[in-house]
Amino acid sequence: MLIAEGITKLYGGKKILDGIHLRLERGEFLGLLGPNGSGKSTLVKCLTGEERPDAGTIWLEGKELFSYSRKERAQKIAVLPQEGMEPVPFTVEEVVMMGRYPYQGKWSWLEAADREMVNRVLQETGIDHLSGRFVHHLSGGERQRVALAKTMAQEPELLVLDEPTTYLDIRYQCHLLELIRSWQERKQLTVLIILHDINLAAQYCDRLLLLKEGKLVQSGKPEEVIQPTVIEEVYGVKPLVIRHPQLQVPQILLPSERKSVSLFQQTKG
Ligand SMILES: Nc1ncnc2c1ncn2[C@@H]1O[C@H](COP(=O)(O)OP(=O)(O)OP(=O)(O)O)[C@@H](O)[C@H]1O
Repeated sequence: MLIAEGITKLYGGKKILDGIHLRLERGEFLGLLGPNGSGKSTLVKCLTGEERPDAGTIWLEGKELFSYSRKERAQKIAVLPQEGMEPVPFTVEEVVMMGRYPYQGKWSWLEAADREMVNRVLQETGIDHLSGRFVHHLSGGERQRVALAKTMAQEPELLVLDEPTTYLDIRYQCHLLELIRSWQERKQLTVLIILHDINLAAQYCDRLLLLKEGKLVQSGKPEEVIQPTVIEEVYGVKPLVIRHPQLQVPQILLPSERKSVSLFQQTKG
């Protein structure tokens, strides 16, 4: 689906990305992890065409990314930002309709088929009851679902998400990722997702990339990447790694500086 070769990006003369090579297969769910400031968002901006790299080439379905027009790119790639939907004074239905714009001619109107698809998407994301409400009156979690519905209406082949769960409680986090997972399985969607939550990444991603100081330091299946020594090298924190009892994927527990107190000591004390 997408190949990046030698992506380098500088801001103010400082190298933020340093010769990144990556390959995104059609239909895969790829997670991008790394500490604050390691270059994840910058990499995603380069891969979606929002920023031009200073060196390197990006191929989208065999064609150089910047040879696509903005509209052609929007038919292939949709981006869901961290903050989801801005609190704009439009109704939910209007905003989701905007997802169809990449398919409109300059003067054409939405067709019946566009409206049908918007209704379907509103149902699939569980926000059809909100369709007449103004987006700026909704909660953060509801706005995030509206943003997802808008990207679904865009019918992309590649969905890129930059920390979409940051402002969501655990119920909405699961709900959002389950929705994306089922959409990916139904439509062979390719997903590239930045996540800070290593446990969620292990649960949902087929493969993980680990970025440190603008370089790709590890890539592989969750069990290959989520290892105490690898995490310590990248984050400077050595976690305990256990297995998820249902999914068998690795999950981390953060170490504690405090000594554990045994029950015996507690009762004696
Ligand atoms: N437009 C810009 N101009 C100058 N420096 C920038 C710009 N965008 C990002 N940077 C710098 O590039 C570095 C990487 O930023 P980036 O946002 O890509 O990291 P990140 O891994 O996504 O971080 P976080 O996890 O904190 O969101 C940071 O030092 C940041 O200050």
